[in-house]
Amino acid sequence: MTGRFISLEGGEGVGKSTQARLFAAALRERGVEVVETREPGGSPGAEAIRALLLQGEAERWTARTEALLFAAARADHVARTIRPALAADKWVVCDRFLDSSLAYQGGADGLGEDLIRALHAIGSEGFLPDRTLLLALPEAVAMEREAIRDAGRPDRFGARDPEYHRKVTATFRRLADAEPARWRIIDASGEADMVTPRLVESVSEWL
Ligand SMILES: Nc1ncnc2c1ncn2[C@@H]1O[C@H](COP(=O)(O)OP(=O)(O)OP(=O)(O)O)[C@@H](O)[C@H]1O
Ligand SMILES: Cc1cn([C@H]2C[C@H](O)[C@@H](COP(=O)(O)O)O2)c(=O)[nH]c1=O
Repeated sequence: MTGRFISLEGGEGVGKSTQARLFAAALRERGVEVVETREPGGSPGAEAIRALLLQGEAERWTARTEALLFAAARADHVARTIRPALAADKWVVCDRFLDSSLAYQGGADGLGEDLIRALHAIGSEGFLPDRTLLLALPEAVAMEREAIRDAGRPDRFGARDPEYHRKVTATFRRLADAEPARWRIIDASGEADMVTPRLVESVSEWL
């Protein structure tokens, strides 16, 4: 079976990590060999950069420094984990990828799409997923899930104000609308095991 690269995207608390796990399990049940991974992270070097990005004071990095760190982590992740898995005809299910940089650094931080794509061209030769699944959930539901999970201790990005996160969500929507061949918008409401079949359906042409 040909390898496929699928990314899951969306704002905080919409269920990406939960669905990445359940989606990978559902694909395995269908005989697909799956590598589950995430960003920032997914290779030893990129996981080290993840700690730099998510821990510490809110003002630890400028937006430009963060964009460079995400692009550097992604370059290592693509070279060491994603490309080798695809070359071995495995599927890669990735919790966030380039589109998170476009939404957070490009959109909410105001760096713009062109700058983020330029960094991605340098770091990862512009490498893109075959399909990107945008998990869509009303803001209030996502915030409630996130608050329960984080128990008052969000990371540097989760701690940003609601207006920042609204810009993230709006940018994801704009990206999805602009590139319908790659993106699918998935209703992420309801019990987790009711959401997973919607993800499977969105890649059914490859199964
Ligand atoms: N369908 C669901 N119904 C209820 N709770 C859910 C559902 N999916 C996930 N959760 C819970 O909501 C919280 C957030 O889910 P998860 O960590 O998967 O989201 P995420 O999109 O990866 O978030 P982030 O980007 O902030 O890391 C977790 O505590 C998870 O157990
Ligand atoms: C890949 C990527 C991530 N971010 C932000 C978004 C999240 O707040 C964190 C990652 O935390 P998660 O619990 O693993 O979702 O990092 C970003 O701003 N830009 C990116 O490219």
